[in-house]
Amino acid sequence: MTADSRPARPTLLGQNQYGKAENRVVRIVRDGATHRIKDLNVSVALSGAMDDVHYSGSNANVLPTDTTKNTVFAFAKEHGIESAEAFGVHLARHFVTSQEQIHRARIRIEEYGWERIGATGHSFARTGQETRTTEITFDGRGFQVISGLKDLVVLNSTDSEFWGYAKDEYTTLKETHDRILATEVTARWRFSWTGEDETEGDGAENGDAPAWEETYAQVRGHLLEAFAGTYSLSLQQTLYAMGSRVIEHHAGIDEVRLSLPNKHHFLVDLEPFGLKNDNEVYVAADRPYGLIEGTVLRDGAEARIPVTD
Ligand SMILES: O=c1[nH]c(=O)c2[nH]c(=O)[nH]c2[nH]1
Repeated sequence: MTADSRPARPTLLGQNQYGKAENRVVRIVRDGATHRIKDLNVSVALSGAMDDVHYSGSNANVLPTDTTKNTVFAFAKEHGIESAEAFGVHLARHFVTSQEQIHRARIRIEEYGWERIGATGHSFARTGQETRTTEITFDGRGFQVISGLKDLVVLNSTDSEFWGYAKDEYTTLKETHDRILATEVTARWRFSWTGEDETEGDGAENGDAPAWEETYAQVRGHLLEAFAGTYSLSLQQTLYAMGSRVIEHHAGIDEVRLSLPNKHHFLVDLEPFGLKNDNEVYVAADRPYGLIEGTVLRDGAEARIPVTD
């Protein structure tokens, strides 16, 4: 099929994908004087029969990235944004089912939160620094939905120890039985839902899909509860407790991957000033930092969340 257009070179096209990245779409829902806001950053990546455009420059199979951008904005109007996940599922299905040459669509979405301020019904302030994330992939048969969050900074001012570790001639770290434990949580969780058994084309999509909004709030809550409630002997132990808690409370989630930078807080030596530092004054170091990462799986489930990203 493509051999004709392939130049006579000792090279071969490998994995490729394309689409418009970082479409910043803000959707307002006006319910009388009370408005709701969805603020997303949507990135589309399509792949399929794209050999020709790379080998010969024929654009016959290329749905322009500009069109993918337009689709994001048109869908925001036509279908609304009930949740980032539902929006991504809709988009992914559209690209694969409407264009024969497109075999796979990956939609990545970041969602920025807003909370109401004042009594107007139309005034908002951006919430915290944390960002909600989701990635929807559709290959024409089933969906894979990996949702998550990033930039969620948390700190325990006690109930954290670190001792009993391996030591060699380069080890200078002092054992501690009371330290600050702080991290900036990046979490991703994979749903077992694939949408394969759902009925299509009747507008009643996602009948069997998880309650995306509710699940996000619950998972976030479990991550925070586990961080706060674990008496920690290492950040690794805390990581496992956080992932396990999510899986134990959500039958529809099979896998959780966490990336937890150890935001070190070092005790300051106040002796030169004749002062005793009784675990009260710390310097917050920004780098280097320990980086603790790991996947927690439901027993029997397969690891599918990419390790590198
Ligand atoms: O929770 C921790 N895990 C480590 O692996 C580690 N290594 C280190 O120097 N401090 C810490 N803290």
